Amino acid sequence: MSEQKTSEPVIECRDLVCGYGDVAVLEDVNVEIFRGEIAALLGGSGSGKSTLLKTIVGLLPPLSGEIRLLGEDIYAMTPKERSRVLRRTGMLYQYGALFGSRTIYDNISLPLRQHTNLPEPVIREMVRQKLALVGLEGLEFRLPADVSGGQRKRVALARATIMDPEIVFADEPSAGLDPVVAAGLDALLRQMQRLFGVTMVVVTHELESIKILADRVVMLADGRVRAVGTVEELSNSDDEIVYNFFHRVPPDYVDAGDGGSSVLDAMADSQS
Ligand SMILES: Nc1ncnc2c1ncn2[C@@H]1O[C@H](COP(=O)(O)OP(=O)(O)OP(=O)(O)O)[C@@H](O)[C@H]1O
Repeated sequence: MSEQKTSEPVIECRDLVCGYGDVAVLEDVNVEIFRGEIAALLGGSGSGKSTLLKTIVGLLPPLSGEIRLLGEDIYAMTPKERSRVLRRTGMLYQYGALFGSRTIYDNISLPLRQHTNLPEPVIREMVRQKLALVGLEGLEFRLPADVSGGQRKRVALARATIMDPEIVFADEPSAGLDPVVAAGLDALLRQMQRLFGVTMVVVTHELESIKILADRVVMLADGRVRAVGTVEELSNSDDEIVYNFFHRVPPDYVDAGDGGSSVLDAMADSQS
C-alpha cells in the first residue's frame, strides 16, 4: 500500500447502487479511497467502470446509497455547492477532450479563467510551471492537432491539474498510446502523486499500468465490486476471475494451446 496513504478517506461509497433509469449496473458498492493513494478501477468491458466514475464525479445520481467526496455527500447538496466540491478535483478524459481550435496554452488555462479571477501574468506563470512539469515547454502556442498523441495526453493532464486538485480522476489515460509512451504517462502520474500527494482514481484495462501505478485495485465484475486490494493481493486471489485477470488466463472459449476445443476450432471445423 502507498507510503502516503493515510486513514482519511476522500471518496466513500456506501451501499451504493448506480445505473441508468431504474436499471442497476452496480449494486452493493462499499468502497473507500484514501488520501494520497492511486486506486485503479478495473473490470471487463461493460462492467460499470465508467458508470461508477460518473456517479462519483457528480454526473449520475445513484439509484440508492451515498457518495461522500472530500467528506461531503455530493448528491445531498445544491448543484452550486456540488460544483464547489468538484472544483477540488480534476478529470483526465480518455481522449483528452481538448478544444481543437484553442492553443495548448488556452486549453490549460481554461479552468483558471472559468473558476478564478487571477490576473493574466499569474495565469501565464502557472501554465508555464505546469507545462514544465509535464515536459511540454515551448509548445504552448500549438494547436492540439499539431502535437503527438502522448503529448496531447500530457496537455490534458496539465489542464486536469492546473487548479491543484486533491483528487484526479483519469479515464483510461494510456488508451491509444504505444507502450513506451504509455509507460511515460504512468510515470508522470506517479510523479505527480509523489510530489503533491494527490489522490488518483484511474480507470484502466492495462495490466502493466496497474502494476506501475496502483497502490490498490478495485475490481468490478458481475454487477458488483469483486475484489479490493493491492496488486500482490489480487494476483494471489483464490477468486478465479480475479486470479485469471492478473495472470492473463484466457477465457474457456479460447484454446490456450493445450489441445482443448474452442470456438475458433469449431469455426474452423464448420468451414472445412
Ligand atoms: N447512458 C446509458 N444508458 C443506459 N445504459 C448505459 C449507459 N451507459 C452505459 N450503459 C450500460 O451500463 C453498463 C456498464 O457500462 P460502462 O460504460 O459503465 O462499462 P465500462 O466498464 O466502463 O465499459 P468499457 O470498458 O467498455 O468502457 C453497460 O451494460 C452499458 O451498456
